[in-house]
Amino acid sequence: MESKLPKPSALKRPTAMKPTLPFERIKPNFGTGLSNKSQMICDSLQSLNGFQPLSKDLTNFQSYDCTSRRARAASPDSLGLGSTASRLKIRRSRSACDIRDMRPIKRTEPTLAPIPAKAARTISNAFASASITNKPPRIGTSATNCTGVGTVKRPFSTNPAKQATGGKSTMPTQKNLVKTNSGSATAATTSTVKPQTKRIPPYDFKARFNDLLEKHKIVKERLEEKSEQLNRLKNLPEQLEDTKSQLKLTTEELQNCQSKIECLSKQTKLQQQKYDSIAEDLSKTTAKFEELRKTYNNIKNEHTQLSSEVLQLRQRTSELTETNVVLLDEINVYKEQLFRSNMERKELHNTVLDLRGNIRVFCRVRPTLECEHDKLLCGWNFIDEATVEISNLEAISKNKPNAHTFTFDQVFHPSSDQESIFEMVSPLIQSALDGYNICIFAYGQTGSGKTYTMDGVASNPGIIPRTVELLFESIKNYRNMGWEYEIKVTFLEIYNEVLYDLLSNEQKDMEIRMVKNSKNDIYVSNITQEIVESAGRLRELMHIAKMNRATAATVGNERSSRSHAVTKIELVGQHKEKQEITIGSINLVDLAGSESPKTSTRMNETKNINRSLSELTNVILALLQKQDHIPYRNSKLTHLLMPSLGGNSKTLMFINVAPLQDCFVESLKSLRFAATVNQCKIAKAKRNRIHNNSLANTSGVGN
Ligand SMILES: Nc1ncnc2c1ncn2[C@@H]1O[C@H](COP(=O)(O)OP(=O)(O)OP(=O)(O)O)[C@@H](O)[C@H]1O
Repeated sequence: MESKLPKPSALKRPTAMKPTLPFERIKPNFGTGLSNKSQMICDSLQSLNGFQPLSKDLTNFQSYDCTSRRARAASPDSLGLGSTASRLKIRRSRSACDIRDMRPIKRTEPTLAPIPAKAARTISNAFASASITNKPPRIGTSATNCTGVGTVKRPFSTNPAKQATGGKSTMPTQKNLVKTNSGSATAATTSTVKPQTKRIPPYDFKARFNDLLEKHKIVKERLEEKSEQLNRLKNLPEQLEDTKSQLKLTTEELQNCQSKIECLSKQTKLQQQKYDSIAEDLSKTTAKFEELRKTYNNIKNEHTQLSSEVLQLRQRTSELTETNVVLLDEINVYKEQLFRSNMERKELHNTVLDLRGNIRVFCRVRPTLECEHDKLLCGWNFIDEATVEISNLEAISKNKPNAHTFTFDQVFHPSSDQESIFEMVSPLIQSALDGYNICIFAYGQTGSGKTYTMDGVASNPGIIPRTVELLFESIKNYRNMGWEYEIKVTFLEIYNEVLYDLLSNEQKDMEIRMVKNSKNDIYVSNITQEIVESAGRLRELMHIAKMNRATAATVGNERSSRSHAVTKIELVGQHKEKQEITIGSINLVDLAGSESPKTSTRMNETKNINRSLSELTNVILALLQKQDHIPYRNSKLTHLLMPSLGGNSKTLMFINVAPLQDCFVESLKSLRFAATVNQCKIAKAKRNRIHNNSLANTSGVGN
């Protein structure tokens, strides 16, 4: 069988290529520490050179192995290892291994036949003996090579633990190898007791072959492990690219995150500022809220107090309401009583006036004017308030007593003022409001003071202005009793027996006409009648009428009224509750002054004036004598005064006289006329009263 095997000499060539066999044996003496260091150096180199393909790795592995063997085999003698024969044996024994190591590694499964168990044990023993004796084993160098192979394996990993983990399923790792060495050491320790000297003889090619097969198996496993690692490493660029792209994405995300963080930090700052301002506002609002709450509490307390007061007031109101109802009933009763008493008062008032006479005469002697101080006065003796005595100054000087005594309803001394005179007139004005017709006229010589008595002056108003004031004052009081009044006025002038409208400058035909179905009631056609609602408006109209009245200078008066002026005020009162209407009227007449024809310079005016006054005297005398025919129509004046003189009217005549001796004759005539009028008894005046829309008495209603 051995003859078939190649001769050892034929195996020398590979030995020459590997003179480092002694170093192989020495290597275990450096221990695992040196092996680990070299492994680390290899790992570092591998990591610096990058990953290499497995073939190259294997080449390096082989070259490294061989080089290291070569380096270590540089001075085998220095190790003191034996003779040349031994070296030859060793060379022979290694040559097969080296040859086998230099063969290209096949990746396929080994097809060699299994090593017999005996041969395997022999190899094991050879390894063990080599480890214990620190001598280069004859055949056990393969184990040393295994260790060397194990050290070359390291370049793929610097971490022995990792290496062990990575190659756990395929081949023994460094750790395993170390273990193997340790085990070998243990075995060596054991072999100290029982040394194993078995080795593969150089001729035992079968054992050597098996050994090589074992090595081949180990290397093959390592190759597979490397292949797997290589595959994993091949994927590393892609993984690197992926990682780079991920890194890029991550970087972008990081930048985005940083920009977001910046934005968020800005927003955070803004939000912080907002938060601060809101916190400040909140503190202010809280303070305000506290104030408001205090105010609310105060108001609440006040509200509570007011509520209780309101309750009390409501109770009081209900009580007062009940009382008010009672009082309203009483008021209605009192109103009724007042109305009735007022009616009674009116009746009594007018009864008194009737008793005094429906035509009354007041005599007024005017004072001397400043321009008259050098003139002689008549002898005047004011016996009482109703009796006056006038004497001719010339008769007194001749001792011819000729005193003329006159009695009137009232005699006014020259010192009497306008106010005291009006007090005597005002009851008549009151009667007009009660629905009676009133007529007040002034008769007398020119310059005797008629206009002064009726109109007065601005500083001292007469009867007409005072009548206006009294009317409107009385209307106010009557309104409280339920009466409403309407006042209508007309201003008429009779000049030279012609009628003129003093409120209009138009030329128009005006006639005195009788009211239908009435004996004495008259009205004037085409006259301007104006409704006045205030005393001021009535005064304006009076002023207009005064400006339109004809005046001229006379001997007795620089500004003599040369016409008869009639101011008519119509009063229509209405009581809605009682459905009662009263209609009264006031005729205020300022007659033209009588004048002696001897002294007159305006004869036509004087004739007309004197004639109308004469007709007035005739009417009065006719009434006094109770004649059947009263000549009212003989003059415009008597015709106009017909209702006042002979009808349903209360009439008051002022007889004005001048105090001068020069006026004695005219004054005596006027006084005698007045005395005649005073004797005249006209019909009893009736009240113009309409009740329930039925005309009770419409006498004296104009138009
Ligand atoms: N009681 C008086 N007190 C003061 N002055 C008076 C009084 N009566 C009249 N007079 C003055 O006498 C003058 C004449 O009076 P008045 O004009 O009123 O007379 P008369 O009768 O109207 O005259 P006629 O008829 O011409 O118009 C006026 O200047 C007037 O101011």
